[in-house]
Amino acid sequence: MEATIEVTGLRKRFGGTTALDGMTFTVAAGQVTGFVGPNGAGKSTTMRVVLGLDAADAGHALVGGRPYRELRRPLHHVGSLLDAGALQPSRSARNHLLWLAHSQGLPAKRVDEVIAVTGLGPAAKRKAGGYSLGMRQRLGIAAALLGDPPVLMLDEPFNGMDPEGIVWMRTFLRDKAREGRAVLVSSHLMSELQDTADHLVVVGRGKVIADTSVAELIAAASGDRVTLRTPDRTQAMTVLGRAGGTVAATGADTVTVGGLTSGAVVALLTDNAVPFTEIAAHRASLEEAYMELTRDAVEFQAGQS
Ligand SMILES: Nc1ncnc2c1ncn2[C@@H]1O[C@H](COP(=O)(O)OP(=O)(O)OP(=O)(O)O)[C@@H](O)[C@H]1O
Repeated sequence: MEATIEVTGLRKRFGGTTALDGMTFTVAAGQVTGFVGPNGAGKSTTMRVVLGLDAADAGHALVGGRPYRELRRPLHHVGSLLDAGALQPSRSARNHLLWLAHSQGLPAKRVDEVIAVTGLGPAAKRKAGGYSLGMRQRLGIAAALLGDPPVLMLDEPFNGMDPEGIVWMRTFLRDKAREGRAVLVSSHLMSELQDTADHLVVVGRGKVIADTSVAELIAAASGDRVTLRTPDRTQAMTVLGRAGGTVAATGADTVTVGGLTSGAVVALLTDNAVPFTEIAAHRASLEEAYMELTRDAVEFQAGQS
């Protein structure tokens, strides 16, 4: 089966609220795709429609080229984590997983494998009702992995995770993508996806604002700004300004240069015998890139109206 999720023109209203307003995107194999946007943007509703838990008013969603309801053994096609709180509290993690595995014709051995992968081992026989949210997330992920599916779809999996859990989750997501799976992960915090997502689908008010690779997004937001440390700030600013750079002093011995590459800055300073001790091309954080992107989206909309 293809490892893809395709969402095309989804529309969904709940009474007077428009949850989805033409949501369209594709999740490719071999990548972690971050699904980001503010609260209420329509991320959970999209995932619920993909899993056939909510019916769309219009549009369609496909997993590996087929609607979810046509998948005969769904756990073998898509693993999902939607609501980590939804557990039978009196059941242990192992029993919960055994019950799920049994319903899909999977052996108990597979349960032990997913318990090991998600680090649930020591707690697997305790009642799930006493689990922290982070442990529940791991249990939800263990369940999602049972059928070894080529597609994973996780709603806010970082919620409630401690720093160690966040590091574990990032590595886990990257590993699953490296294995060739399509991985869709929602979050309303961009910082959670730093060093994790390859691709981003940014949504707002039920539709896609941007669909871009993380590398492109960061490159666009980083611009060609270079920061420089020099004991001769005045001379550096004169030389770089004369060469067409937009130069600003940012400290007693630091300067920011726009409009020149770091290579050009080094060449100009060297040719003019201006001493410098540090030089760095600015790289925007994912958070900064996101702010820049959403600011542009707002301006674009304002410009259109
Ligand atoms: N069952 C429902 N009944 C009524 N309104 C709903 C229902 N489910 C979602 N909504 C509304 O639809 C909109 C989209 O909600 P959704 O949960 O999909 O957003 P989200 O991007 O997942 O947000 P969050 O980051 O808070 O999870 C919101 O305005 C929400 O209040």
